[in-house]
Amino acid sequence: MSKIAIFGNYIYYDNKIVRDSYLLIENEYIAGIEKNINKNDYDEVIIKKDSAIFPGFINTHTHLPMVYFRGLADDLPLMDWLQKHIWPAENKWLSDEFVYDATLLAACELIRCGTICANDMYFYSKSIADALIKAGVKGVIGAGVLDFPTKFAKNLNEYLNNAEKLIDRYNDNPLIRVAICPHAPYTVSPESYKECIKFAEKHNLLIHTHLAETEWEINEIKNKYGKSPIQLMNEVGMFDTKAIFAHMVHLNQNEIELIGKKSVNISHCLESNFKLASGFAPIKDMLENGVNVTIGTDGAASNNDLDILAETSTVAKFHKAFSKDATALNAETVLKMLTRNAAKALYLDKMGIIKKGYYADFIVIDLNKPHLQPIYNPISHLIYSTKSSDITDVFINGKHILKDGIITTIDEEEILEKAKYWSNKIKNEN
Ligand SMILES: CSC[C@H]1O[C@@H](n2cnc3c(O)ncnc32)[C@H](O)[C@@H]1O
Ligand SMILES: [Zn+2]
Repeated sequence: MSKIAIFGNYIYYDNKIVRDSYLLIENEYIAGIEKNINKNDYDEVIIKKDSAIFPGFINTHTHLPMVYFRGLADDLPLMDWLQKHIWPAENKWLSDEFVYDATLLAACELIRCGTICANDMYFYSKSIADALIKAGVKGVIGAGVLDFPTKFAKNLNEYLNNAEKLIDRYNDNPLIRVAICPHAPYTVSPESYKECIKFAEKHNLLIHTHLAETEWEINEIKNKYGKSPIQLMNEVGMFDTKAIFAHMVHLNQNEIELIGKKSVNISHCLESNFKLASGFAPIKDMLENGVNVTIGTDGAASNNDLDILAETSTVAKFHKAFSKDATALNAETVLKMLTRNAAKALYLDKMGIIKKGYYADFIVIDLNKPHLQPIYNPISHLIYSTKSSDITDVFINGKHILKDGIITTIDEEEILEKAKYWSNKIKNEN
């Protein structure tokens, strides 16, 4: 058995700040917290001076391999961006090799931003899972589903077969969970959503989809089915199954109350909504109505990064201004969205809190920086002042993945070189 003790000045243990203590880890789990320890009882004792220790972050909506399309097409609304640029690029470039290499780059960014788990939706999902396993990062790996043939699959059966293969392959993996991802109501029919629900319930999977992202989507769905995307999803049963909905920007008061009553899980992707000019999700109202709100970056081609800490800081500040209420979404609320709410939304047991018996998934922040002194409230500092570059250490399932600023599992230099190689190919051949 491996036993590690790590000393921190502020440890967010069981959702309260504990001062000057040792956090204890046994194998992949948190074993407790103590003011004093006998150092001989541990394989490793790590002293982090001027430090704060928080639960690792969970990014609830990503398309990880899209890091290779970062900056490829900017300053466009969603449908132009997707139809004229992103879908053609995906059709041309995606392969197992491309997706694996891109996901390693994404993993470096996730680790450096304190992310211990990403809820991903994409294609070639086996390669995403394999890259995350290599990096030591957890992932809910979603197999994308569309209603039209692509190079990834010919029909719904083939899309579902892709997911079935993932289930067989990663069933017992400690880092990976599998999900099924019908893309959106404008690319997947109500009948196909129903098939996805049946499939997910049979295999006990999470369903992950985009919903109510743009006004264009609302009009398109109203024209096609005579109802809003939220009404449509309610009718097909998507709010009565294990599911998470990315975006949820355009919904009325009745719809907010409906998803609140059903404790629906949503992934709020504010910076992507900003950049694609999609609009503003009414998050304060959703929280007040009982919706389980979590935070996602979306892909790096619409954000344009995977920095979930910066995203969270923006979420906290934006919704104060948007609701003209400075008390809205305080630092503790958004920290909860980033950790506990996210673990709950993704049905991840023993995650999201630093507590005895939970997975040892946590980050260490170096507080000895001009922008982090003095300290009155470490939670305020995490949300309003800390930059991802202040994160020195990341532990995932008890493994020291970022150690004093160095990624221990994968070769970051080599990964950056690969990114240059692929981007040169894309530039020259596009
Ligand atoms: C079903 S696999 C994922 C699919 O979604 C595309 N995508 C990326 N970002 C968004 C977004 O904000 N809204 C809708 N679709 C998006 C991605 O390019 C893949 O094709
Ligand atoms: Zn998305």
